[in-house]
Amino acid sequence: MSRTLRLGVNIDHVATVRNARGGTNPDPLRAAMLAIEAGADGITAHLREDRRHITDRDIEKLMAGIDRPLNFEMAATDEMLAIALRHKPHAACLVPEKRTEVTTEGGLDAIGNAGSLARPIGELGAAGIRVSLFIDPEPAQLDAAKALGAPVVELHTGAYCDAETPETRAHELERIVRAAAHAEAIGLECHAGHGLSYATVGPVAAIPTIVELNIGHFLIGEAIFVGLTNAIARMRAAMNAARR
Ligand SMILES: CC(=O)[C@@H](O)[C@H](O)COP(=O)(O)O
Ligand SMILES: NCC(=O)COP(=O)(O)O
Repeated sequence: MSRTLRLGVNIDHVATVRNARGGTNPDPLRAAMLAIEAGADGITAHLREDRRHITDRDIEKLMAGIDRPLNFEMAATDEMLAIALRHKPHAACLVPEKRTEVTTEGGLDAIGNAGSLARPIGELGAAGIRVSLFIDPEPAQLDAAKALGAPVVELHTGAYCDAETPETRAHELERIVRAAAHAEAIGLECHAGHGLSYATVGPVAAIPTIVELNIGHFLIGEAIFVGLTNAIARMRAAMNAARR
């Protein structure tokens, strides 16, 4: 059965530009409000441990200033857990973090880290926060997420988006298709994201059991040329066309 497909706009890289000079411009909250006006169903922000883009103050402002769900991306650390429990965003997506990576390189290892993930998943869920695990499209990782009690998974689409040959891209897409079917079979809500662009969004948006895409870096880059409203409208149209 095909379901409505939500668009979460990730505004991390508005903060990247702001932080290049310090100060307050451009303001991620303003971008989030504009994104909502342009049709975003929610806002995603990743408070990295090193605060390279989004800051604690950004999260406070987003919590107070937007009237759509905030998807708070966080490492499963005690510090981030305390911040999430203080703000109680609609959703928290647990992601792996490496201090030296340029962006999130792979999914969370829900199998290998089951011991350390159980407590944050339990405490976030008990606080009424919808927990998702950002994982590679591997059935065994989905099974581990389910066993840990996470209601949602977000499939890492980076390998699909970065594929250098049509064959590799087709293979990576097939992994996502299979993982999304597996999520449905075991009762997990399925999201996807990372690196999606106009060129890559269609086949992922067409997967009927995926209900949310989180897209940031490409949209913020595209906004330089056409404005955020136009960039989001075109992404929405591409998603809708693929879903029909
Ligand atoms: C978890 C994920 O894929 C992204 O949402 C994340 O925000 C990437 O981190 P950067 O935004 O720092 O590239
Ligand atoms: N979780 C993925 C996300 O929020 C956006 O990733 P990207 O589009 O900035 O690569």
